[in-house]
Amino acid sequence: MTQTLPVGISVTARVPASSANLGAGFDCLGLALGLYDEITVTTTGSGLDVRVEGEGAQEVPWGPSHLVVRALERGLEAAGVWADGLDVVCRNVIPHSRGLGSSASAAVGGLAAANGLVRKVAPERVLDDAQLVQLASEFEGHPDNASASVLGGAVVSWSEADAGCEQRRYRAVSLRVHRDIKAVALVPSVRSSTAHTRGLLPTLVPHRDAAFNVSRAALAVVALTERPDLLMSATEDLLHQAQRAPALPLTTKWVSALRSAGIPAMVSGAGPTVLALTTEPFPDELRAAAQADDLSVLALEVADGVQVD
Ligand SMILES: Nc1ncnc2c1ncn2[C@@H]1O[C@H](COP(=O)(O)OP(=O)(O)OP(=O)(O)O)[C@@H](O)[C@H]1O
Ligand SMILES: N[C@@H](CCO)C(=O)O
Repeated sequence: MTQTLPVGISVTARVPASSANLGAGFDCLGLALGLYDEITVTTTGSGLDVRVEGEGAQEVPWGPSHLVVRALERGLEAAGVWADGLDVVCRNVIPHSRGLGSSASAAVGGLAAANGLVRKVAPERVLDDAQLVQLASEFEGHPDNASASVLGGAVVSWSEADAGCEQRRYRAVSLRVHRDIKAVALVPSVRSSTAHTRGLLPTLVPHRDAAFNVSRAALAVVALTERPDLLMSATEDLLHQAQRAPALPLTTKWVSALRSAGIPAMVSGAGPTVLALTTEPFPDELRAAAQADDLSVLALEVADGVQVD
């Protein structure tokens, strides 16, 4: 039976950004990054009121088609809970269409906020992390981003055919990232479309290139958790970065420049952000040169998963 939420209860979800692929782990590795969107939801007597501050405020719809709202409603539905009205305030920091998983964060934030409301009235109906990974991945299509924002740390994600069901089952496990590893994101001011850069990928790849990436992705699990000294080898890739390079010239230039300087760097998700994972301080001269190239240089912690208060 559906349970109706009382009017006047409120929750805030704080959801991290994420970086997908991490070099070799195309469509399966991800990392939660300490750049956060905040979503506050309050139940009301009727209707839907949406306000957006910060990133994308002038672009995203302020109504029922807003990604956060759709995820919020999906989360309530999945838990069997109904709200007569909702007031939704989004304070956005994660840049959109830069390879930092903003759309996954929006989906995870909406679902987590729904879960926070459910917890207040029907704790037995709260969705667990596996359900959040599933629902967020269905929304977003990128479980590598979505599961990082749900679980935090680094993640390995995969999908399985669900017997008797058309929907795939998305699964993920979280890795405890070595404490010395720090992330630095070089974020261009220009955007890139994930759909466009996915379209640059070939349908088939040589077997030897697939084998190369399998070895590096497996190594990445070791490098991220125990052996940061192996990050350079572990982030080598033959499957997606060179193929996307024509659409990402500034990104490609900086991945190459950082790697030449001995810093494990890679395209973050589908780009255009460059992600560096390093145990050393980021060199001042490279920071200044990147800023001169119109890149924002952000030192980011490896984040925990979405939090709800
Ligand atoms: N906080 C948000 N609220 C509403 N819509 C959002 C939000 N964040 C992203 N979106 C939608 O998702 C689009 C960006 O999705 P896209 O997949 O291109 O990039 P991304 O998620 O930022 O990066 P990535 O390459 O890591 O997936 C935005 O243009 C917007 O329509
Ligand atoms: N693994 C996906 C991430 C998109 O955010 C890709 O590289 O297209």
